[in-house]
Formats: sequence, structure tokens, C-alpha cells
Amino acid sequence: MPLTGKSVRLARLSRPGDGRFLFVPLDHSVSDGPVTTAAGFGDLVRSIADGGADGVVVHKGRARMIDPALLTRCSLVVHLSASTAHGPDVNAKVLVGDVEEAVRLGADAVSVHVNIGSDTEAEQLADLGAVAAACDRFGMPLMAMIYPRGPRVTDPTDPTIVAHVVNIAADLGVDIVKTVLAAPPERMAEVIASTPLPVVVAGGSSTDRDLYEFAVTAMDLGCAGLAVGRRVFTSPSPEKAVRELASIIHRRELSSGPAPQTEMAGVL
Ligand SMILES: O=C(CO)COP(=O)(O)O
Repeated sequence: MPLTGKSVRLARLSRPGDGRFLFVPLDHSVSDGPVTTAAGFGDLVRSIADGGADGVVVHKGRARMIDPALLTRCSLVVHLSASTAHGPDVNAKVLVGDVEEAVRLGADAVSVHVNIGSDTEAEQLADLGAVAAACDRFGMPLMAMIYPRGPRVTDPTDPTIVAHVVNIAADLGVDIVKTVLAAPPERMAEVIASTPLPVVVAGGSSTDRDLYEFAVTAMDLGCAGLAVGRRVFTSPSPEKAVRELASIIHRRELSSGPAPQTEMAGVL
């Protein structure tokens, strides 16, 4: 890959340099409500960095509350999209930030959420295309959180539609795509084979299958990593949860056992 701002930042995003990623999204404070107390936020990010996450995903205002020293070992991904659980349409994501603001914050990447099959799909696609153009101008890696989600989607884990959404991301200039694991999981292999992009899957809630088993399955199927929010920040030990996940994703030896999980409902 030729050296560009984007290629340099992308290479740094996978901290061990193996092209695999563990992101911990904390953007739930916009969609659902606080992920921690104001006083506890610094400790939460510190435990995520100490556990060995490759990056945290936060909105622009919250990014200013992160100790810059932590960002020497954990990347900052600034999330540009928002909707809340209280709006008329939780799937109607809008842009609330731009790439230039992310550059000023020292971001290593930005992310945009697009719900394919939602009532405002057209606007979300237009936003993704515009952010991709800005990312090219600034040399900023772009992650799309792109899901089959909305009134026109009957089965959001159908491998055919999951393959479709990850290819929309590739076509619109995204660098890393985050989506759902297809069902049955074995069919994720064809989703991954269909797109040139690294595919990261979302963590989900504790009512879903065991997180660590899920992580092993996803990685064995060829995923490039996971983005795990709720099951990290609601864990009694976020650091332990991150360490366990990072060991699965980056195939490292682990000294301690899996962390327990707790729950927080969400609309992400
Ligand atoms: O990426 C995510 C939110 O932006 C996924 O979060 P959860 O792990 O809580 O599902």
C-alpha cells in the first residue's frame, strides 16, 4: 500500500499490526444514556486502554474528556452519527460532526452509522458518501457501522443482505466495515469473501450468545475483529473483559479467565 495519511493511520489502528481490531464503542451515551458517571469516565477509558483495546469510539464532545496520554496506546475513533432511543425513528441517523473536527481532536479514524432499509436510508447514504470524500481529503480512515435495519428489513442477519451492506461500504469509500454476524454464522464466510474490506462485528447484549464464544466464532470465520460496547462498559471489570477479547482477536496468551457480563438495553 502506498504511503498516504490514510494508510499510515490505518496501519496504526491495529495496535499489534496484525490487521485485527478490538474497538470499544462508548457512543451509547448519545443513543441510550450515560455509560458511566462523569467521574468514572476517565477510569473506564483507562481500563479499556490497559486491557489492550485498539480503539475507543466516542462523539466529539466526549473525546475532549479523554486523557491524551491514553491515546498513545489506544486509538481515538470519533463517531459522527447520532439518533436517540426517544426520537420518532431510532434508525434515522444524522451527522453531528465532521472530519475536520475529528482532525482537530487528534482522531485516528472516524465512524459513520448507516441503516440500510430505514426510512431515511437515502440521506444516510448521502452522508456516508460525503464523509468518505472528506476522509480522502484529510487522509482519515473511515469506519462504517452499516446494518440492515428498518421497516423494509425482514431478517437483518440474512447473509444476502449482510453481504449487500458490506459492499455498499466498499463502494462508497469506507476502509473498515462494522456490521452484524450473519445467521447461520457459517454463512459469514461468504459475506467476508464478498467484500474487499476488513469486517468487524458488533458485540450485542448479554441476552445474546456468550461473548467470548461469539468472539472465537467470529474470528474463526474470518472477521477482522469486534466492536464491543455494552458488554465491556457494563462489565464489573471492563479491563478484564477487554483483555480477554483482545487475546481472542489478536491471538495472544491470556493469564486470567473470562470476565462476567451484565446488561444495558440499547438502540445502536
Ligand atoms: O458498535 C457498537 C455501538 O456503536 C456496538 O455496541 P454494543 O457492543 O453495545 O452492541
